[in-house]
Amino acid sequence: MATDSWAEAVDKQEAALDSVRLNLRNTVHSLLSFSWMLGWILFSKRHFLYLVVSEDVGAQSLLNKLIRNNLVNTTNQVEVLQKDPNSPLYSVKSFEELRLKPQLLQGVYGMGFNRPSKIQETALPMMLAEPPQNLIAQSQSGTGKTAAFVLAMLSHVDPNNKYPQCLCVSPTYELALQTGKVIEQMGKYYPEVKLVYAIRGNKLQRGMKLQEQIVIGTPGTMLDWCSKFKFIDPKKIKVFVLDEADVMIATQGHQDQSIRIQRMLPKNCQMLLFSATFEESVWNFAQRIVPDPNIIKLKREEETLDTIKQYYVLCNSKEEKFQALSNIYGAITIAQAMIFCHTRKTAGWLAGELSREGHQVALLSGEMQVEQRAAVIERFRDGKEKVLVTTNVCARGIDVEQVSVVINFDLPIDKDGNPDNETYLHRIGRTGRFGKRGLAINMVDSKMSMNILYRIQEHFNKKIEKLDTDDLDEIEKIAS
Ligand SMILES: Nc1ncnc2c1ncn2[C@@H]1O[C@H](COP(=O)(O)OP(=O)(O)OP(=O)(O)O)[C@@H](O)[C@H]1O
Repeated sequence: MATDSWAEAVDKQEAALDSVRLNLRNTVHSLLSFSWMLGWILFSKRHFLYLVVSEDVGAQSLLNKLIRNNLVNTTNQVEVLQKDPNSPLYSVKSFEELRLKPQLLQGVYGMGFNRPSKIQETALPMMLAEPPQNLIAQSQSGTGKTAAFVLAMLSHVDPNNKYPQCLCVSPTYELALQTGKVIEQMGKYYPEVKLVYAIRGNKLQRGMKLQEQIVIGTPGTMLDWCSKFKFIDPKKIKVFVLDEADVMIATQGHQDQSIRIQRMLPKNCQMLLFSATFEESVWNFAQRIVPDPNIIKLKREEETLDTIKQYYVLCNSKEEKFQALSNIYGAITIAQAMIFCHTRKTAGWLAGELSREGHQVALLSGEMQVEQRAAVIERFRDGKEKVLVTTNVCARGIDVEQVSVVINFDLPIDKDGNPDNETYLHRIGRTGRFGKRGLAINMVDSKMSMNILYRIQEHFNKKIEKLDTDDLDEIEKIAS
């Protein structure tokens, strides 16, 4: 996705001090690392920015997970590259075909899964095969990767053996907890299998040996537990999962720590790696972690503007834009809307104005901690708030499929002031034939933004109709 670095710069200037304070708090949990970090900032500003950015990638991934409550549908075919091209390729259309333990099948159905997702159809037979097969799988967030490897881990452990048999590393503490939740849900009817979190803050007594069969955590703590503290005997591990590889490599040190863990595992340990994207750096890392891999890739469904009705509203100021918005809200029923602003200052102002008018507004803002942002998204997803006001920087990468009305209070532009077409498409686009009809309203308040709008229109070759928000009848028509 294009980098809205100009807005990012504006926001950074607006709250540079805040940002330093909060990013420190978010990223560094102990006093020790706090002082290390402080030294690091003084040492290299460039590295500090890198760390802030990498933390954002992890946050984005978490927020995406939270905003979604079901599977992303896709019509694209899975591409498979087998380690041994002569071995038959199995794919399943039902969970029964996998001959899962009854407790696990019950867990799967208990989660409301009726049939395997596209990626699960091919990945599950490979992961559950005997002898175990290694796998690198890439598909966009929400396509069922986590559920797949959780099922594989639960299938492979022997609950009679009271020691760790599966390790799963996640790039952040929050992502590890999310995966843990899935293990708990899916293993609900298999209580003999126990789980423990290798995350900072989970302090164990020196000399102890873990009895839990599955360990999930972040690479640093996992490595310490395997090598320094020896809570885990890496030689007894049967399955090693590396989740969110693209997020993992964005954080300094995680890559090396993951490789060091992998090197301690036995040769016959099954290695599984998952990623939402697959740039070259991810691919290079994946190959170092997973020897002789089978590879599964699922292309992302193309977004289109075909099912979207697009309008623009002419205004002279932000106050007029707000008035236009009020008129729209007065005329049509909007179940849930997402409103994008260029800076967090405008977003804050707009959220205030809307809530003064009695709207239930959620504000997603850059200075919030990840947990706060997650809570806002969860409330919005659960329908507790009807309007989500955000900046692009904050919402970058977040999929908002279920929101049918998107309002660009400010049009997306890049750092040079050119239209950011990619962001426009991602904000309002819908995927293929699964896309519901959507409505996009663009607020235009200057000659410059009119010009941006024309260029967006030209780029997509799709007309953006003018809407007169003083004419109630006209507004009502757009909802029909
Ligand atoms: N076979 C299935 N049938 C129905 N729902 C499913 C199935 N598999 C997974 N889901 C649900 O779909 C959503 C996305 O699945 P999952 O989290 O496994 O995807 P993912 O590819 O790992 O995404 P992310 O990278 O964001 O973690 C979850 O709510 C999950 O419970």
